Amino acid sequence: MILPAKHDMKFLDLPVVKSAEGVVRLPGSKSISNRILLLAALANGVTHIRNLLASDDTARMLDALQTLGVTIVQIDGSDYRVQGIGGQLPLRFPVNEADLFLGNAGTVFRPLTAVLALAQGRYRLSGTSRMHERPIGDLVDALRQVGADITYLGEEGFPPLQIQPARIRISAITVKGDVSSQFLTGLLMALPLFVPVEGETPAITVTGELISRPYIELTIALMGRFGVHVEHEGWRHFALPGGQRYCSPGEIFVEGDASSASYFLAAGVVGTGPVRVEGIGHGSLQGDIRFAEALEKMGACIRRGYDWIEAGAPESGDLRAIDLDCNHIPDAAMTLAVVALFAKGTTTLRNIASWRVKETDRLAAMARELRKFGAVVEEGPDFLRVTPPPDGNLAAHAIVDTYDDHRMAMCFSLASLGVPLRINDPGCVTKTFPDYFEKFAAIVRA
Ligand SMILES: O=C(O)C1=C[C@@H](OP(=O)(O)O)[C@@H](O)[C@H](O)C1
Ligand SMILES: C=C(OP(=O)(O)O)C(=O)O
Repeated sequence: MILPAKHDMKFLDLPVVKSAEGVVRLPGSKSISNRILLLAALANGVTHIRNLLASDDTARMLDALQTLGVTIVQIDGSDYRVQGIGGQLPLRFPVNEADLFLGNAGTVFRPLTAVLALAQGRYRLSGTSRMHERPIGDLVDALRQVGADITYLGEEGFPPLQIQPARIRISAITVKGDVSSQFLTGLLMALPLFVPVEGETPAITVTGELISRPYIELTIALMGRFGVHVEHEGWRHFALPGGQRYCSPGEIFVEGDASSASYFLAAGVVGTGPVRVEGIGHGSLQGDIRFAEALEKMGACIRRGYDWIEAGAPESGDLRAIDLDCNHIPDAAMTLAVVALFAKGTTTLRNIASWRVKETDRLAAMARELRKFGAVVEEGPDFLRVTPPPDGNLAAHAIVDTYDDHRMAMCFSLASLGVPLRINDPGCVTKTFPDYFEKFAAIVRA
């Protein structure tokens, strides 16, 4: 019996479990929830959002928008009604001076910085101490090109930030794409907020590699649902022709979280299965849906429908190690690192340098914790190589540190399909999945 993780629990002891089987209804996607909340706030009209994720990251977006004077009403459970402020340009929120605490939510901090830089108010944006170590300089540099008045209140290049009213002009914006795609997401979401100027089209050019591209596809797809169509050439040059504005789609449903799905799918593969997740499938917008393909490469049995995915152990019985470029699935790739403990051979996850600037330095943290299970781990600047212990005998009773990183806690719960372990600070899962351990307990069998 696994006890649910309460916010203040110091640790959670997970007994060894033999198998995982069952059906999990996924919580709403974090990336979609926060994008839709912001788009609904900026749109003309009322948006009824269904299946919004309830978690710390979405609470930060809800709080921030309400502090800015946006009317948001919780109708029932995960259903919300947002009264958009769209209409006049330049953009003005009802509250033009505020201190906003944005936690450690990248999907709140980066897009809100871009939008508020154009909003003609005085705003101070801060977050957790870790958020103040996560870079934002590339986004601030890009916004300064259009005249935004942004000051670093701490270290240059990092939050907290002070934003002041400024004369914003339309000009071609250049942004670096190799640290976080959230900078480009923020700029794209802000494009319809430029006051139209005859003959000028707001446009963005990305320099350097564009990482985590599926999140840009998600941004563009959701902007489309709010009536704004971004043109792009080769994922380098993005433009918004014709003075388009956001307008509410009326009602919008948040599909299940594909990154959260990865833990259950992996449990199905490591623990005989099948485990079915409901809420994502063929029709999904999220890039992390492709995690299932990585499991297939390892030999897993995967079945998919429009709104579900099911995962089971390989027919041969053995999971194969893989060598994979994971740039397109940066969050779900962490789950692969723990699945690698159960595979035959050495698994290499490549092109994941962005792990270093997320909730923690995930490359260092993952390497350190995997070694506690007896794995041989090589931590490169942008890759991780994991070789399980000989004969697959994982070290029992490891005490896993989670570094205030929800994904560290969720990933390592999978190790209980081999050995008993302790997870420190399990409550950190509230960032995206408050009842994760209850859902995990419901599918595992002793
Ligand atoms: O835009 C988004 O919703 C996200 C983009 C990704 O970040 P990076 O672009 O920094 O890789 C991802 O890791 C994060 O959890 C959510
Ligand atoms: C990187 C993550 O979050 P954020 O939106 O804060 O970047 C994550 O959820 O794994």
